[in-house]
Amino acid sequence: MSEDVRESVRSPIWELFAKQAAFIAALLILFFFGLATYSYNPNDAGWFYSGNGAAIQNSMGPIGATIADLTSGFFGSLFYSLPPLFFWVAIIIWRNPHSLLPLNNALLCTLGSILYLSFASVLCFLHTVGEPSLQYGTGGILGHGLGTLLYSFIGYDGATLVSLALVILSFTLLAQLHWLSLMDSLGEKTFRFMVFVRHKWTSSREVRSKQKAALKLEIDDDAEEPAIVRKRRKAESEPVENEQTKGNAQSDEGNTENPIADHASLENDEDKKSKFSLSSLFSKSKKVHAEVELPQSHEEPEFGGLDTLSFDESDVDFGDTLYIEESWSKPTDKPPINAPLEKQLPNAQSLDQDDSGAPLPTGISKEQADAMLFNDEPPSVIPPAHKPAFRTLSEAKQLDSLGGPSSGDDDTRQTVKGYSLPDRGVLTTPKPKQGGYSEDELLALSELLEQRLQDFGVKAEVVEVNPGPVITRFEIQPAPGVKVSRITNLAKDLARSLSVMSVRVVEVIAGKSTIGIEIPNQVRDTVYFSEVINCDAYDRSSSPLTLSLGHDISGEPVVVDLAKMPHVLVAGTTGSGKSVGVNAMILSMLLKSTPDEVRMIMVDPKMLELSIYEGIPHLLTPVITDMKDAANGLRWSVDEMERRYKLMSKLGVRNIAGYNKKVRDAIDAGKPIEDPLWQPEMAMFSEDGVARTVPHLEPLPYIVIIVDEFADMMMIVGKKVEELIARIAQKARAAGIHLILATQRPSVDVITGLIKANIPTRMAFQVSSKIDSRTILDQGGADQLLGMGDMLYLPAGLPTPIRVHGAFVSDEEVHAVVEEWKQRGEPDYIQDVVVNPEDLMSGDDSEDKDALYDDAVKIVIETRKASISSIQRRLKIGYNRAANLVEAMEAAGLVGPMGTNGQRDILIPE
Ligand SMILES: Nc1ncnc2c1ncn2[C@@H]1O[C@H](COP(=O)(O)OP(=O)(O)OP(=O)(O)O)[C@@H](O)[C@H]1O
Repeated sequence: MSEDVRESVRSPIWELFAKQAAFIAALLILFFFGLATYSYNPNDAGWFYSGNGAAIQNSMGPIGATIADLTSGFFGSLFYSLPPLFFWVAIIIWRNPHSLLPLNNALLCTLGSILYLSFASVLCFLHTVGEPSLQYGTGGILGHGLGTLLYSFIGYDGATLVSLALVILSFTLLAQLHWLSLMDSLGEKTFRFMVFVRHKWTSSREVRSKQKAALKLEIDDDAEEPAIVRKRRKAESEPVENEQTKGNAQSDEGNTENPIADHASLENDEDKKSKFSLSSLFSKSKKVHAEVELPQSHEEPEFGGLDTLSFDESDVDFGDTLYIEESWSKPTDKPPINAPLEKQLPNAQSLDQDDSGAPLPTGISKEQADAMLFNDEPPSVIPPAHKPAFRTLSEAKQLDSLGGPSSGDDDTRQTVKGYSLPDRGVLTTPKPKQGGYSEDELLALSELLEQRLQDFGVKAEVVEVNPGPVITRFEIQPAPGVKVSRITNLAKDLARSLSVMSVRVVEVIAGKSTIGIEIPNQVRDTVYFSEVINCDAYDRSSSPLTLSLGHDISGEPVVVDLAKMPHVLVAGTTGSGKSVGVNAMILSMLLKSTPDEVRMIMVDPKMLELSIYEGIPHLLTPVITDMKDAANGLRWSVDEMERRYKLMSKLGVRNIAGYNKKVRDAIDAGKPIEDPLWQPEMAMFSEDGVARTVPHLEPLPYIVIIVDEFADMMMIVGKKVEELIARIAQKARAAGIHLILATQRPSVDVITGLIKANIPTRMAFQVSSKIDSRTILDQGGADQLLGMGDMLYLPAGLPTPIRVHGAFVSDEEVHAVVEEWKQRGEPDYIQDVVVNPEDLMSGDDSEDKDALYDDAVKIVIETRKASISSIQRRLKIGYNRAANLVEAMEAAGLVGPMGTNGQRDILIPE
């Protein structure tokens, strides 16, 4: 067998095999592509989008996600039509029996596909709105590029027209259509159909007229004029006739020339017989109308009565014929063709009607319908429906009576403790507000916001607007499927496109499904301290640690309780309003509480922020500026905390409020409680040798430690500070010791995990980056604040912070309040606070370390008694320190060891 012959035998098999393989491969690719397309998820990592770290949702895995991302980005919403398009192209190519690669068909289809994809995407770009799941809009990159190009040359209508024409052409190529032959065949089919309908109608008409004629022949004995025949027939069927009818009949006889009049009279007779209702009268008038109209347009019939009319089809158009049929056949059965819908539908009563009478679909109540209507209304400007949670908490707190120093009104405190509170008149009077946007501006801004969001491919509707003193919050309802993170990521773009300083996106608004967009007002109102202090919530609060921070976004005062926080971390960049915020907190306490209720330790490394308070009676120690003293202050606080815990456990109470209540009750009952921690060697005798009784317990004040820049403390003193802060933060709540820590360095080496874990309440002023915001609040937002006291307040346990516009406190106001307090009393400093007991104990030269050693020796020499309690009292120091001093004197040989009577010999000569 020659080579050629062998080849000719093998060739069809190979060809068949190749064709089969190609078919299966094409099917596989098509299915893969189709599944990848229809399981497209915009959040999957793909070609354009790197994903959000979540698992790929596309059923064809990462490759499918990449393909879908690529095609959706490039072709926009047309990418959904790609699988059927490819399928169609495959069929067209496949059906060509002549060769494996029918180039003609393939070329035509390819050209058609290109034209379709290009210009249909232009139409999508020009005529459809953004789809949130499509990153590059409904037209995709292709539609956007080509559409913009066309638009710049031939305008909007031109681009539409050209694209439409080319899309139609693409269908022609894809479907291998010949439009003229298509029109030909369509025309032919329409014509045939018309002929068929006409034929049907004519034959049915003929049958009916034949039936009627047959019926007439049966009734008529002879071929008289129809009117007379009918009259006779009636006369037969109506044996008794009244005079009037007779008269009518007679006049009818005289009018036999006019068959129409005859027919009308005939009808009148029938009317009388059947007692027609009003509706039948209406039908009758229609008949008369038909009778008058028809003879004008058609030849007068030979016979009277329209039932027997016969006319040529060609003389009558369908409309007229139908009208006659409608009017004559069943006047009351069927409603007219153009009757209202409810008359045509048998169950029309199931349709409700709205006020205007328009029918509503069954099952929709009027309220629902109203709600549907309201959706189309412009956004309403209404005040916030609910008060923020913190106010509720604060109000609830007022019910929670501490019973301790916090209980009782100002007057009681004044008389019992001898202090009066400063006059609030020293505070600056607020200036009148300039107001934010007008109502019209708010409406325009709402529309602009919706438009801008739309520009970024986010469909959303503004549903509520809350104007405030500094910012205005627009609550938007995003379209289903829009992820809130998408809007959050648009914050900067929105600010730029709305030409405002910054925009903050509130991802979650408690109890609502909306998202908040906060836009700064053009004119910003200052929140004065006197406004936020002269409010009900502050006045009614019984806690001595009540803080008035500022106004919330709707202009309501924000009043919180430090005792509940129980510690707060304040952070923000320099110039953001931190110090003013801390001043507002301190003044809140100074205007609410006496030194018997609240004592303070202030740490001010900058030496200018808090030094202003030097000399007020609330201070436990002069304002600390040395960081080592600050660390000692913390150590003292830890000791004091331990002491208070011991006292509380001895008294069987759980917190300082319970302790104070018990102590006060005992004093009021005339049975003061003896100090359970008093030890005999503390002072069996007073300095004059008189045996002393055990001292009585007094109510304990709250202690607030305020650190203006605790980063300095962390840097200078190191890890120990962190540990001390953590210890205080963990336990001090019950002991009534609270921390206010402020820093302008919100970095992780300052706000460490240990500190964050123990200080749950945070106050973030403006920061420069999202990372800083996360360091303070564990979430973004502080980077979008406006500065000058604008802050996010995150109470312990709440997931989302509350935006507060901090009150402005001027230096004059601080001075005025400080002066008021200075006039009311001297500070009663405790020397121990800034001394480190460990230093005193730690070496031979320990006495040199205590500045009070000489004073203590002097007292011993003067009184000739080495009594710890007298040193304690005279030097106003704690027991530990006094005991250390006495021990130091013993070590120095100035006093002898303690004898059995609790006294020491004085070894110093007089
Ligand atoms: N609540 C407020 N209302 C209006 N202006 C304010 C407010 N708070 C602060 N400012 C303005 O911001 C300026 C800076 O405030 P402040 O000194 O408190 O910032 P800071 O964060 O403490 O800065 P630094 O860390 O450098 O001390 C103030 O001088 C004041 O003009």
